[in-house]
Amino acid sequence: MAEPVLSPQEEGKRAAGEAAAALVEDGMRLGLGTGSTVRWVLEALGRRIRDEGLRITGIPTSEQTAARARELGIPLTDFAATEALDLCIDGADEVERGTLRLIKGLGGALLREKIVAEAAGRFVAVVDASKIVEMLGVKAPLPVEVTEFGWESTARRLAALGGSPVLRRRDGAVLRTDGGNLILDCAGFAPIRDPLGLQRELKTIAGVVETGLFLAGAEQAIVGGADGGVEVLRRA
Ligand SMILES: O=C(CO)[C@H](O)[C@H](O)COP(=O)(O)O
Repeated sequence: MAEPVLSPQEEGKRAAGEAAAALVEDGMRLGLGTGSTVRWVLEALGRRIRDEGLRITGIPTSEQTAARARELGIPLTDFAATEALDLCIDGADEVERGTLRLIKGLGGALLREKIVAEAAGRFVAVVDASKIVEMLGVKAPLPVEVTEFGWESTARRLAALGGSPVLRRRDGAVLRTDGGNLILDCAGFAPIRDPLGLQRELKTIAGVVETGLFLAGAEQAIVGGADGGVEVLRRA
């Protein structure tokens, strides 16, 4: 059967995802990110397990990723059985050129993604070229995961800081994360000139569980182009 024709953006996601999957070595314990770019990573890992006998285990960052990994025969583990991860591969909504700091969470998995990223020795971001920015916040709103209890009060506090929070919905219903929390998308912080300061300030709000600012930055970002080529950006 003929391969489906991919849009230029999807071609970039495919290229980035497959290049990242090629970095994976036998025996690795992986953090498995979430999103449409990571789907290509999972497909490629599934193929390598089937065709090469690659032996890996992964901790998924969402129920969605866990389900797809199971379908593809990727063995899963958890933090009860695994202390540290060798490599985390995840997508991003923005990658700041130079620092490789990220905004993540438009897929709704930011809390689990951050826990998994922190447990990994290395973090590789997989993105198409549209995700590269000169300063965080210019394209994507900043997702902030908040507790359901008192979310309106938390939203007021975020608004007072200039965040313009909007409660995330999907198909008309309020979106709930895998952890049962809500997400407030805050476009008003853009451009984020002092991400460390903003992160510190946001984390002092009791109802804020986590933010989509990933300030440790990726070790490398694999950027897929519409022509199927990849560029690898490294932290300056
Ligand atoms: O942070 C995420 C999920 O919470 C995703 O990694 C991010 O939204 C990128 O997704 P995609 O590859 O579909 O553009």
